[in-house]
Amino acid sequence: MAAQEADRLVDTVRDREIGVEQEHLDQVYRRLDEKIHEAEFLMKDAHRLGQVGTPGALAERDAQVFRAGVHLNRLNNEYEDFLFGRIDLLNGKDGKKGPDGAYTSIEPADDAVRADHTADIGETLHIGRMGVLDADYTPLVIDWRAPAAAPFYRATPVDPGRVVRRRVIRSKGRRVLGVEDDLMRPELTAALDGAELAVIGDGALMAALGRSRGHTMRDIVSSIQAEQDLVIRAPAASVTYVEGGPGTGKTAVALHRAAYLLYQDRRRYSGGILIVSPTPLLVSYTEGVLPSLGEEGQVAIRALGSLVDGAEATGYDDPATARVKGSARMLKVLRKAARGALEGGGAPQRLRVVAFGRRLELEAEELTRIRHAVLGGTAPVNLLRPRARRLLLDALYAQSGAGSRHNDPELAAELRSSFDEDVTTEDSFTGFLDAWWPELTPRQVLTAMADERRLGRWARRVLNPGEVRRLARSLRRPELSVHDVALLDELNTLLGTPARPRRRRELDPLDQLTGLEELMPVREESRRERAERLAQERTEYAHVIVDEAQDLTPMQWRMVGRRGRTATWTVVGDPAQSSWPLPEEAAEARDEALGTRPRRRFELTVNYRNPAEIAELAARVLALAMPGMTAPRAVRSTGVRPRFTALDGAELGAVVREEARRQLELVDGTVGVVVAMRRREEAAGWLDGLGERVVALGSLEAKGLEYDATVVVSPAEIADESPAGLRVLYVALTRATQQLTVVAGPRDEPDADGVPDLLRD
Ligand SMILES: Nc1ncnc2c1ncn2[C@@H]1O[C@H](COP(=O)(O)OP(=O)(O)OP(=O)(O)O)[C@@H](O)[C@H]1O
Repeated sequence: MAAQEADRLVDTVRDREIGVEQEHLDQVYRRLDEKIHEAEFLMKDAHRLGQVGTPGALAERDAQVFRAGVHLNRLNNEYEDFLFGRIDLLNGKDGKKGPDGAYTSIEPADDAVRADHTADIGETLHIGRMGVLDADYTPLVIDWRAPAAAPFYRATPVDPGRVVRRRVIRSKGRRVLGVEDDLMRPELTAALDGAELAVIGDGALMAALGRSRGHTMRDIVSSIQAEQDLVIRAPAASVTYVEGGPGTGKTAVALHRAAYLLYQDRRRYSGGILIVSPTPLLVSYTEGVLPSLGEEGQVAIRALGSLVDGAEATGYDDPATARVKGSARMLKVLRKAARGALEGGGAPQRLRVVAFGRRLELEAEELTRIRHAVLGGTAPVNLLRPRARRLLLDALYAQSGAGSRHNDPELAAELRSSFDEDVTTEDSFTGFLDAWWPELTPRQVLTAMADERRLGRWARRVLNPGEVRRLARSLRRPELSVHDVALLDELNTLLGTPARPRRRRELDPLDQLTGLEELMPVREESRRERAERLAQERTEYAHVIVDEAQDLTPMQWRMVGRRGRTATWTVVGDPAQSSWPLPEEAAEARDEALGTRPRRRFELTVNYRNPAEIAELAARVLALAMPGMTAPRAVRSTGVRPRFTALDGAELGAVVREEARRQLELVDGTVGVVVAMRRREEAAGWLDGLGERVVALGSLEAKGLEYDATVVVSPAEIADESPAGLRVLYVALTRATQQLTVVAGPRDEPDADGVPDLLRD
């Protein structure tokens, strides 16, 4: 009876608190509606200005349409949780006002807490996705990225500053659904407007972590933790370097940092922010986060296989081939190939022209001499063509004997120029030049490298014969692999692109205002199309964020480095999850890409994804893969232990299907079945017909992703598949948020409980 009474009391307090927040949200939306009307009025007014037609009025119209449109677009966005947080603060010591008009100081005043541990709340701030000021400029909502909002994320019971209560508000559209409170100063009895401060729920973090997962990542804006907030708001100078184990929020933090940087210095980052992601799966998993934070357009998220325009590689090489293609040794091979590809079997062996009425001819030997003289230069091969042309003309002119006819330099120069004109307008000369010094594309050079004999020449003393054979064989396949893309990019630089006269495009004055496309719904552009268009327009960025940085090969670091030569960087990764077998070589390439810029290092230490039961199992593999490395601390425990299943004579596919089906019943969200790369397609067949909630993934594709439940198939196969296999297995075991099943395959040696040898304590 007493318990029921207490429950009812809690419900009453909860309803009252929800009502309080609803009132505030209503006030916010009233204000937003006013702003929407204002923006609409500005748009109409701008239209009228445009009809005046003078250049000044037109320019003003453009600017006004632009501003009003961007504003409208943001206001009209149907946000879930537009307003998501609140902090109740003690009076401050020395209040300094931030850009939102709110105090940024976090130190309580000396007399803020009375001797009997009572205190009054001096200030309440609401935090949301966008700042909203009331008509009298009091802040109704503070943008989560404003300095004043920092205490919402940073305050902890150990270091509470002025914060007494932190509240997360859950709302949908215009309705408040619930509140969750954390007390930062539980020792205090605090009062707000004379009444004791209420505390509801067990905190927002646990509520967020327990939610089931879909196929896209959610923002964590309402529950960013203090150590994560430090990274998100770190000053953008030079390189921000973040390490942390699986599930510590590195990807989430990287995405929120992009939004923070844009907020903090929009002009600087109009140069674009590039987020490099390891796989297209992770790109599509994460690409909704920035729009949910109100940021889109300035940020391009691209997979490593799509960083070069026109290349959209998703396929993987076998580990041994990948190791060759990713190695910095490839640079030497590519340098030789870029130059050697000119001498293909089809290159003409003789040049014949008629000039000044004489037949002139250059033989193979002379042509080879000229080619070598030209290639002695260091410029990119395609940019050496004019020099090749000139040396050919020199040789032909010398043969014609015309040079000795005049002593007068002016006449001699005139004669030479008419000789050149005579020769270069002849089809036999231009045709020869096109065939003898063609403008090479990176694809053509890669194709030339597929010839094992030629590749062997270019790779002499750099690759061994086995590596040459492997590389040539893989390049004979028509489709590009992810690792080929970095080679294409390197070749692009080695070959160079000759300057071409630009075709002038008819410019609409409105085009010049960036961001205007948001206003001009001529054609709906998908998020991916927009990112692609932006990336095509840009080759360099103002800030580069590298996710899963531990996996970049040396050649990929070179490719990414080119896109941020003058950029500031955020690099996030976990050495324990690296699938690249030679970490020192990759570190060297990374340091070259980042240059001598100073670095600020951060470490994330808490695992928000895996329950302790799963993290503990994964830590056993970590101890094998990286002895001495500490696993992050799991923040919650579910009491559900991982499940182990052995084949016991049954077929692997049937057992995996049954386990996946079982998981689908246990969780509401997604199920990921992780297999060795070579079983990818086979595994998709095993799951046929089980529905969209379950997916089959190769071990390398699981990078960065997470599922409510996972089935990890045959740990030994995953571990044996590559030299970095144990680290790849560690990745596979750390993808689940609730349930994990391990199916021992033919190569595992399970004990009586089905636990494979690799996973035993
Ligand atoms: N502060 C937080 N509040 C709520 N959820 C969080 C928080 N931090 C992280 N998460 C959740 O934890 C999960 C792991 O985050 P994320 O994928 O960013 O980790 P990661 O460090 O990149 O992991 P991995 O190295 O395994 O790829 C995600 O579901 C993320 O939403």
